Amino acid sequence: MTVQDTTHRLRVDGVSKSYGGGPERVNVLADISVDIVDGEFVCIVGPSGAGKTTLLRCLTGLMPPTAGSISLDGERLRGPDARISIVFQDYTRSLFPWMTVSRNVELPLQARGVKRHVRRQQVTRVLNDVGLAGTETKYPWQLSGGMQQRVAIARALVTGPEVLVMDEPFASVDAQTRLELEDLTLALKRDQGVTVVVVTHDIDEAVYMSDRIVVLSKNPATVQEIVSTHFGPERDQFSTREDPRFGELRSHVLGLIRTAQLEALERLSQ
Ligand SMILES: Nc1ncnc2c1ncn2[C@@H]1O[C@H](COP(=O)(O)OP(=O)(O)OP(=O)(O)O)[C@@H](O)[C@H]1O
Repeated sequence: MTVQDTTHRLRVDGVSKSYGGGPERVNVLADISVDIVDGEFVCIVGPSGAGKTTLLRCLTGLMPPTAGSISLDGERLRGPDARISIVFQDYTRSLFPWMTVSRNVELPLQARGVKRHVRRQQVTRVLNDVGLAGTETKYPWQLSGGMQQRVAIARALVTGPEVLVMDEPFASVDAQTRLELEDLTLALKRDQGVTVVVVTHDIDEAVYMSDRIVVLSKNPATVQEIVSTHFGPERDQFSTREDPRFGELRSHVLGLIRTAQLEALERLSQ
């Protein structure tokens, strides 16, 4: 394990979630329990439509679970919490195009009443951390997709969150940029000690970045298996991916997802 200690940062305890009511009711999550420890990197994967985003919305307090609870540092979460920041897939919808990079990034600080000169210092620091030093006065549309997602990551980190939650964060960028953003996220996690939870469809990405991978089943989603990767904190896009354990883990996770998909289809046809 690469985790720094065994403090339970985020605890998902028996979470179930249904949408709708009566005959329209859909049970999406059923009795999900996961303890995420301080400084850990966890990816959530599963069949398409399993409920990954639903789980993420519950564990960030954006949506209450139907049953069970989420707690952060031992305290029950009852709504969005300043200690948890979120990065969404679509940076074009999360950044304000009429605001400069600097204005976009300082928004959460402004909302908390942080003084202007402190905001400016924090923005400069965090832009430097994400490799965007000197872009303060640019507008998002003047930057590449990968750079815009770095702005979104900077905005999520500027408040110094304990947990960074990302929903398919690199799905809208090209393959090369995706690898760069994976390494950036790993470096930020390592340097800042932030706990990271990522929902991804990309199994290779999950194996490359995670300490543990939560594999969900479907209809409803349960925790099928939690897979530990056992790679250390130092990862490399070439050597880690060429490690024979990488291929074994990828095949194992893919097999679990395929089985979950087939079982979900079988249940539907019964
Ligand atoms: N607000 C909602 N109201 C009703 N049903 C919903 C709502 N949001 C999601 N669902 C349903 O819940 C199920 C799980 O959706 P969710 O988006 O959480 O899955 P996902 O695993 O993230 O999907 P994908 O693999 O496409 O990213 C789907 O059947 C979806 O139609």
